[in-house]
Amino acid sequence: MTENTKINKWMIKNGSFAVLDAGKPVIHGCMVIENDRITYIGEETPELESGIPVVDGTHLFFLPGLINTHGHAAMSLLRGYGDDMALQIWLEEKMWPMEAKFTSNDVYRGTSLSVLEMLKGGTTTFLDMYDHMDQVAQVVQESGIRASLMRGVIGLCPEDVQRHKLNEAIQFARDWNGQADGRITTMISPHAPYTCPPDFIEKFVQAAHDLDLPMHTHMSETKAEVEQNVRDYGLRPVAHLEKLGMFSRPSLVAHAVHLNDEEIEILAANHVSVSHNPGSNLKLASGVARVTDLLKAGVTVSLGTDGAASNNNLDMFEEMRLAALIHKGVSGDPTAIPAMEALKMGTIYGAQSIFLKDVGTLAPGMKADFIALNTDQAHFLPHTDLISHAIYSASSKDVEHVWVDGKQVVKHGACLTLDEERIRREAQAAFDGLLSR
Ligand SMILES: CSC[C@H]1O[C@@H](n2cnc3c(O)ncnc32)[C@H](O)[C@@H]1O
Ligand SMILES: [Zn+2]
Repeated sequence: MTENTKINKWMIKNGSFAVLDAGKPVIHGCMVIENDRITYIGEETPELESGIPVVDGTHLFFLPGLINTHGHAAMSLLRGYGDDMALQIWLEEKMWPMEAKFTSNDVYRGTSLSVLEMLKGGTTTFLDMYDHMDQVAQVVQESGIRASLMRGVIGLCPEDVQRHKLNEAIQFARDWNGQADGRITTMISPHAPYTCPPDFIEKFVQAAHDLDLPMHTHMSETKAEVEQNVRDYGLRPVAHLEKLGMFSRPSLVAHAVHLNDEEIEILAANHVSVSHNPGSNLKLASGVARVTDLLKAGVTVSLGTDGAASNNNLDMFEEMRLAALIHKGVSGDPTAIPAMEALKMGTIYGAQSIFLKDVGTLAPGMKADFIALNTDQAHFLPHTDLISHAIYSASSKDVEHVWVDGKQVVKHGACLTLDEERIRREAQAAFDGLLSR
């Protein structure tokens, strides 16, 4: 930093902070932020230069920003367009025909709508796999959110079209990695083993090696998909992707609902992370992922909403709560996924899943990506255990403030970086346009 560079230093006093520490998960005190980083967090108030701005944290509970590790943001335009259907029919009869009509402007509008919802709901980082990704990156730039972006590719098409899509994916990943002041990172992403032939997936693996980037795909979401993989390729999806070399790259797989013990071992041995999407899996009746077994085996399990057309919102508080509840229900064990574990899945494990080292916790040296919940509300009282309240009682509507990279993007529930009224109006117009074409 040169002598002339101005340091933006400020502090929060009298707040409660989730530090995710086993010993003391919540501390009451103070946090100091310098530019895009946290430089101090603790119970003591440090002696600082006079005149630095102070934010009063009374009645606020500060948490690391939530990290949504699987989704398709532009699909918010199709929210409510195909409910109560199983995955394959939903994709083939409802989503894909509409998505074929999406223009880049539709993707811009749908993504803006989703990013608005996510920021206001406390999500500071999201993963997005879609088409027209330049528009998604533009929304990330404008909104101030952080994102892991990738052009997802469905390979059910002639070879020249496959080649064109792969090149687009490579170009996007190369052009945008590290952009938006480092808030954008990229991955390489074949959509799924059932939509990409094996030799095509191998080309993605090669591209990921060439660009030194991680990989992401949908995997083992439904029982039917696993059975089809065995019929077509003689292997279940995990062994199939391992054979194609995907797990030689750092990888994150979405869903992983239908796994046997051997597959869990393969994922653990290859350090493959899983994005658990409980809301979407329940709604599409895909099943319930073996999350406690995955965690026990040492697999990093994070949380995703998937697109708003299969969820039908992008509320990470809901996903954390679902994760904490479902696995108790299916196992009969009330200690399965305690509140702290659910919070970690929504924060620090999310960061690990998308290969970000400096977000996901509140600690000195970490990026200043954090949110503040209003605890002065009936459903937050008494203040017995704020971590418990954040998981079992809270919702996205309790988010009062949001900061990403040290910059405030939501203040008293209003987004500072996006024009909310315009985004709402244009999203409706985009959907009306899709219906009329
Ligand atoms: C190639 S862009 C992404 C592609 O994924 C589709 N999609 C949305 N939700 C799911 C899901 O749960 N499983 C599989 N594929 C999904 C979306 O419609 C896009 O076409
Ligand atoms: Zn998905």
